[in-house]
Amino acid sequence: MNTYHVIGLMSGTSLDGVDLAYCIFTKKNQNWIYKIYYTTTLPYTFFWKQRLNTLMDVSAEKFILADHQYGTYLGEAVREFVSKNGISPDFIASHGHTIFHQPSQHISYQLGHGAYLAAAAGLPVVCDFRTLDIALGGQGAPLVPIGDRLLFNQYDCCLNLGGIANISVASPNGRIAFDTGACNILLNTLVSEVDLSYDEDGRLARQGQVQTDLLEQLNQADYFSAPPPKSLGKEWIDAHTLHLLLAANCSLADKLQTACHHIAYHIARSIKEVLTNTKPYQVLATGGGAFNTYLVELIQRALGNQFAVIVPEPELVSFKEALVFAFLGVLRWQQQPNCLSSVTGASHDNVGGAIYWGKK
Ligand SMILES: Nc1ncnc2c1ncn2[C@@H]1O[C@H](COP(=O)(O)OP(=O)(O)OP(=O)(O)O)[C@@H](O)[C@H]1O
Ligand SMILES: CC(=O)N[C@H]1[C@@H]2OC[C@@H](O2)[C@@H](O)[C@@H]1O[C@H](C)C(=O)O
Repeated sequence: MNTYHVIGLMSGTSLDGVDLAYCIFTKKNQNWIYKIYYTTTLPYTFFWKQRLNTLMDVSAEKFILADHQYGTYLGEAVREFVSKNGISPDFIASHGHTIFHQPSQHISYQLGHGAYLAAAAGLPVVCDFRTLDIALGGQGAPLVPIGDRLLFNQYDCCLNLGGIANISVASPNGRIAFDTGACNILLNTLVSEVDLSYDEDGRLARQGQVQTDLLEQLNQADYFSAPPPKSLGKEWIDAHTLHLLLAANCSLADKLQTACHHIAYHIARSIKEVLTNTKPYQVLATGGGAFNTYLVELIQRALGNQFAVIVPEPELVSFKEALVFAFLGVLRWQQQPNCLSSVTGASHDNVGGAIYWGKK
């Protein structure tokens, strides 16, 4: 089979909602061509946002129940999306929602059980993309880089400005990609104090002043100077970054401005560490943070003129991860590697993902 009709499902660490993207992938002359047909984001209700945010502290029984119920919730969302758009996907590829990510402890768990999702949607499901890579000694993240290689190779660097930021770059030793630090998780948590879900276009951040002591404290963690492979979980961000920002004695605007400088500094430093020639470079910026014009300005300023930060059309900004997870599903279906060991540090490239057959 050379053409696949797939729904990609992604729930990212910003906790804004579930992204659904119906995509068609065709392989022509060894190259993959993608097209995104229908997309939607289902914003989380207060119930699911609270539940997803507190699941790390509940009993095993409650956790398992939430895993099944969230799988059903995703499956029902797919069923509605399918009927509204009159489409017939071959399968669903679901990332789920990361609750724990501590690869050094061999832990990474994405909520949204594939069996319940498949049962509710009535379609086959590919899910659990990270566990095999972790079992093979890898970070289990980031996984989007294989999509960057096969679908977005025209860019020198792909920058994801999600709840966590990461970069992905082709190098002579294979693709290098890693999380550079927290991103929207910080900004969203700070503005939740004033009942906002995010700082639109970075307007509040723009009004603040950088707090240099706070910035230095934020930049101190060993993670930033550690070599890849490396990846972050929300647990680490809560313990190493967020608590410093929350406890700081300055205005909300100052905290936001300082956080934006912290984010931009580590992104620019990381990109410059891997792209070291003197030629001009193109950086594709996606993830909701690419709508934060203030943050993008800071990143461009920190990178300098040699780098052009390109923000593509809004659909790609918002749905690139859902698109690429749909593509990881295609590779899994074909039994082709979808996790790159040059990125994750696993013992070898691997074919990640479990399949549940929800069709009659
Ligand atoms: N206009 C805007 N101005 C500022 N920030 C924005 C804007 N639009 C979206 N965002 C930010 O983008 C976030 C959503 O981004 P995205 O969906 O890429 O996150 P995610 O899926 O959780 O990412 P990841 O999985 O990579 O952690 C919002 O929560 C908000 O912080
Ligand atoms: C464990 C986990 O869910 N990690 C996410 C998270 O969100 C951004 C960053 O941290 C990245 O490493 C990863 O997601 C993307 C989709 C990835 O695996 O490429």
